[in-house]
Amino acid sequence: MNLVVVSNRVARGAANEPMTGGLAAALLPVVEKSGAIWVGSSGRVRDGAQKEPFAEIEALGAGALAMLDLPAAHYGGYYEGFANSALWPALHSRTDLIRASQEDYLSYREVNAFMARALLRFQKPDTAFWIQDYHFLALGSELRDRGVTQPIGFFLHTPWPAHSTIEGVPHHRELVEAMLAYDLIGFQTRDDCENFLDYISSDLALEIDDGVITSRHGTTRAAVFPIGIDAEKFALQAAKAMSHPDVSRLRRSLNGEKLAIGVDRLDYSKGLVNRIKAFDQMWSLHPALARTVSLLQIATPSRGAIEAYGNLQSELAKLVSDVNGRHGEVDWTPIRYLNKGFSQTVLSGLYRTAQVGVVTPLHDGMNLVAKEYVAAQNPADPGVLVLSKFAGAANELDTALLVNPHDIDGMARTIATALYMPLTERRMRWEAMMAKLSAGSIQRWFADFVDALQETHADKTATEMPERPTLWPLRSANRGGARYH
Ligand SMILES: O=P(O)(O)OC[C@H]1O[C@H](O[C@H]2O[C@H](CO)[C@@H](O)[C@H](O)[C@H]2O)[C@H](O)[C@@H](O)[C@@H]1O
Ligand SMILES: O=c1ccn([C@@H]2O[C@H](COP(=O)(O)OP(=O)(O)O)[C@@H](O)[C@H]2O)c(=O)[nH]1
Repeated sequence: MNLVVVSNRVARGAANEPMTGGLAAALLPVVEKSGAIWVGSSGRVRDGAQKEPFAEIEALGAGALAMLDLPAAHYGGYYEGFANSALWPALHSRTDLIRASQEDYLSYREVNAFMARALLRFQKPDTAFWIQDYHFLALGSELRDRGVTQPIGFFLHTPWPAHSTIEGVPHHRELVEAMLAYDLIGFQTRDDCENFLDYISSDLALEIDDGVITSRHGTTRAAVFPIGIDAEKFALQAAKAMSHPDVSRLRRSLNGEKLAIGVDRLDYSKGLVNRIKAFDQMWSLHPALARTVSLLQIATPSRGAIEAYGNLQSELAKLVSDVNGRHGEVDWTPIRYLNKGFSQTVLSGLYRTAQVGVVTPLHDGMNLVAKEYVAAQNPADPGVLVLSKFAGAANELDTALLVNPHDIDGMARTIATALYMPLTERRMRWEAMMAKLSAGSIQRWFADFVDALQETHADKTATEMPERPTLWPLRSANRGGARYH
């Protein structure tokens, strides 16, 4: 099989560069090994690109990376517009932040159609396409309109909310109908998958049988594939990173003080404001923790051209400075707040240095930082993860200290509990989480999805062509790998 993976953002192979976002960070090592072609945006735009898609192609492990210049006239309306100002807020249950114009929607559809045209050059008889994320909800349908009959799968990295929330997205019906051109649609969690199926029955009134939807496109399977990390590799990297100059400098600066760490894109879905308020509350309620524990918060700038992100950046800067002003001392800064990116190598050492990892999104598809924090810990003296129950990762990391990110007092109490937790309990909780991370690796996620896509397409082709039964692959017995809904 010749696999073509498509996403808006792609990652280049530089291990010492910061990765922007979990999708690119997660996909890089597995796509590299698989020999697939990974197609995405180059981050550049080009006038007249619609007529002639331009791709810069470079080797990526056994495969290749193809980076496309997207059409200049539509890029803003597609990326900052419909994808990140209409779909993203809705998918994260922030309908109050939806800003959508008809022009942005048309640009979004144009870029989906442009990507479909660009992909045709990578199509071979044995090609399977695997499309990633909400930037390309309509790409499968655009490919089918251009005669593609090969397997096309889709994976959503974000949550899929309640159907009434999706109804806040202009053209929601048209978009979800277009999604049914995919053979297989993967979600991070069972709740996301159930919400999607609920939309299908309530808004589209389509028949669903055991996760399989029947529509004018034929059948589409919806299933759950929680994304993972390579925990063993991350653990080795973290142990080595302790001698990295940035990590050594941090350790020296602590003077025996405990450290909590947060690492997030500067995004309203990540619950940063509530987190800072929880630390403020904790230092107010437990004065003994002032000077003995500080927070290192890395908030990497993200989607800065969008108003809601600019507003959040100002709000956070003011809040952090206010909290530091009230609790700080001449020789102690409560919150070390950094608006820049770090390589995963450095991050792994920073995670291992911190006694508490704080991951408190209001909604998050998975949250790989939570998984990376756990994997980076010293097995003999592991730190404690404080994790929002609204992150997809909470399904697997259920022995973390789970919190409600809307309950500031509760979070303050839980962070204090984490700081005082005895070693035996820390080890017990950490070992249970590590076992889950090893079982649900990124390699497993990739293989499960690709196997399920091939199987689903083969089954579908067999049922849709009953007159030629012997020419089509037989359905195999339970493949065990894919966690179908
Ligand atoms: O590409 P950007 O606009 O800079 O945004 C970065 C990525 O953010 C989102 O990541 C999601 O995928 C992670 C991996 O599955 C998951 O852990 C996290 O919960 C999601 O938020 C977005 O979905 C990606 O498309 C972006 O590339
Ligand atoms: O300075 C940074 C901040 C984050 N990351 C990486 O970005 C990803 C963030 O993924 P997550 O799923 O937590 O959230 P997303 O940003 O995708 O919503 C993780 O792999 C981090 O290691 C990074 O390499 N450098």
